[in-house]
Amino acid sequence: MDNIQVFMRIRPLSEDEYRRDRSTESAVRILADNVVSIPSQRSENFAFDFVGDESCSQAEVFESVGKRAVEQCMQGYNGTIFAYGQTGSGKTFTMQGASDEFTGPDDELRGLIPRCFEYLFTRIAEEEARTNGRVKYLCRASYIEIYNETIYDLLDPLTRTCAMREDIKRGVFIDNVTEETVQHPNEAYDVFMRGTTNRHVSATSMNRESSRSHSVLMLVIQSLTQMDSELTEVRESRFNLVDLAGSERQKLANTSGMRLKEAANINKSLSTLGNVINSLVDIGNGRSRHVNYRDSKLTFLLRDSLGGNSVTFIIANVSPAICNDIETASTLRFAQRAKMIRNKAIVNQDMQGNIINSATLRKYLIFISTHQAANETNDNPQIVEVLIFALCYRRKAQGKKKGVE
Ligand SMILES: Nc1ncnc2c1ncn2[C@@H]1O[C@H](COP(=O)(O)OP(=O)(O)OP(=O)(O)O)[C@@H](O)[C@H]1O
Repeated sequence: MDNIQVFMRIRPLSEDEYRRDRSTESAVRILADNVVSIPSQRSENFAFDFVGDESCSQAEVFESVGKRAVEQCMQGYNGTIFAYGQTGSGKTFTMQGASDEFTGPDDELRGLIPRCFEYLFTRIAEEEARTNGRVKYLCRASYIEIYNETIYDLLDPLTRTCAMREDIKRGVFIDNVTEETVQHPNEAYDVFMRGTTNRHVSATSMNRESSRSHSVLMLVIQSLTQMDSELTEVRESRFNLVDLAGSERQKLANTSGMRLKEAANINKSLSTLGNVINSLVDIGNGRSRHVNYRDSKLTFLLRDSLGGNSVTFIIANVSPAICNDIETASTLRFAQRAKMIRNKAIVNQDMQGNIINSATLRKYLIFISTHQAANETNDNPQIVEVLIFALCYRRKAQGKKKGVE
């Protein structure tokens, strides 16, 4: 069980904020050991896993968050990175980069998404070479937006709407969403840029800003390991990169029509996210609570990322301006609570092929009986591997009995 990891990032003061504050003083004080406070607000301190000040580079964020998330996904764990914060706090800058144009790996201002693509495919090439092709990776990408509690497929030029479904094997998934195979960082980046363009086009045609919707780029990373001529071990992880809508409280007063619906839906999904986090924190403290994941599309889709099977990182983006101190304090309170959630990430592993004829299974059975005879404990990593294998075998056999492939 691992806690959700929280990285807090303060962006530089903007010119507009400087004009309003008439000062360069930061509202956020960084104390020792990743602890911060906001002196103009209550005198509480906030502790995070990492704190990046105004000079924190895109490369540093990647090293602390992106690289670790990719490494976990390469091993078969699900991973999620959320960017949370008020409008204009730097979520898109952190996730995507400084501009809509990606100018290649030398672009220092490129964000987590392109850096994760580059690192993922570099690591895949390394692993495939290291294992002489015994391990092969397959990646698929999809990209969606949640706006007004409706899911839009950003890889469909018409940004078709999609429904969410749930089944025992796949968990929660988006039905009929476009998934594209990607084999190179540039292909993945092309998918991302096409989705971003469709997002802007649909936002313009609907007269709204993209900061009013949540976007989720989803990668499915599959590794296929040839165990013997009969058998392949399959690991599959989902990697979600999430840019949330601005978290500031939407003003409902003097708002009507589409804007009222929009504001109410942003409030609803972010407050559901807050409620889910509160319930999970209560559960962690031994209280019994129902977690209302289904109350919004966002929390239902990302159920595994919050208290479930995922290694999750939250990047809490804040402005340093005194005029934004209330919103900054609210972001930090949210992040502090989220940090208390404990997830249970497991390697998503299965077997394909004819397990009965497998030489690996025979080898493992002999291995187990030898070690049992020698009365060895389960601390031996090879025995643990055998037990995982045996579990997959049992699941497969049970599936066959019920007529499920
Ligand atoms: N760390 C940073 N260094 C330099 N500039 C930054 C940084 N973070 C954000 N900015 C700049 O601040 C502005 C707002 O950032 P950004 O668009 O990423 O905010 P956002 O939280 O995604 O807003 P929205 O909710 O509207 O999507 C942009 O001009 C961006 O380039």
